[in-house]
Amino acid sequence: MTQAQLAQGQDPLLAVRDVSVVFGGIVALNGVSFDMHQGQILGLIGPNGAGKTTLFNCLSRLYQPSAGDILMEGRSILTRPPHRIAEIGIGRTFQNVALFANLSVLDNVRVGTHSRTNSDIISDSLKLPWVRRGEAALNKHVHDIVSYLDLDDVAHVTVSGLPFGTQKRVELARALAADPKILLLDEPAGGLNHEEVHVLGDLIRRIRDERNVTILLVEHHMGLVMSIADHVVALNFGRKLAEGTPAKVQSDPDVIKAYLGSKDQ
Ligand SMILES: Nc1ncnc2c1ncn2[C@@H]1O[C@H](COP(=O)(O)OP(=O)(O)OP(=O)(O)O)[C@@H](O)[C@H]1O
Repeated sequence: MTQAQLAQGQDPLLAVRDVSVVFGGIVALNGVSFDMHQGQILGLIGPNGAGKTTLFNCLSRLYQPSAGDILMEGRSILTRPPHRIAEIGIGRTFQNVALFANLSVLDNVRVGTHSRTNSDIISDSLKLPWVRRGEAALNKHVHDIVSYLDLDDVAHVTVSGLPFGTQKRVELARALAADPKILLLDEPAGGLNHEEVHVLGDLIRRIRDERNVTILLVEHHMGLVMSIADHVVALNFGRKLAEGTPAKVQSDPDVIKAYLGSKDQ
């Protein structure tokens, strides 16, 4: 039995409760609920305009739901600003890569550790001993993450000079540097070739298994979702259409109908 299956009987790590989002007259999300359990890889799918990005933006606190709640370990995250979700263990990557293009790989990953540091400007500038010890530990942590994602060879290279696939790995490294409990991945396979998607799938699974990170994956690449997710939530027109194992969702008549009626397939 997998860790995710064992966690099913426990309280959810993240609970989405009746979340609705209305933009002007458009109902982008309509009463969506689901649970994410510790150790799960949850795939969030749906045709264009289904509401995936809107939900992702609610989870990362860029959007405020019009109704409903999102609970992390039983506590609402809706009062927390986006720049403070890393502190409660929520990390994210961006669809189009949002790195500091002129900084090196190491420095970009170091930025990700920001929520782990507890030094302030005064102690930083005085270089107090505990800050120095903290810095050394932090540097080791950054180097460990860079190695974990196989980025040693490019550690000192400026990010703007790297291929897109490598930049996406740097973004993953930066998100992991904050030691998230949950990692939100926004179309990680976008722009990658077949081989890169395969490698990415293995990497996501390793991150879950070896680093104990629960993963939410918003993704159009059905092959990737169906091969690595243990739970899939399908949206259409802002509503939850189906949820369950990949096999169950893939064979759900409503899901098949929604995709046949869209341009995604
Ligand atoms: N900022 C916004 N203002 C107005 N309407 C929006 C906004 N963001 C999304 N919508 C609308 O909300 C609905 C859901 O969009 P959303 O982008 O969440 O879907 P999606 O499933 O991510 O689609 P895609 O796969 O094409 O990215 C759509 O009708 C979209 O036009």
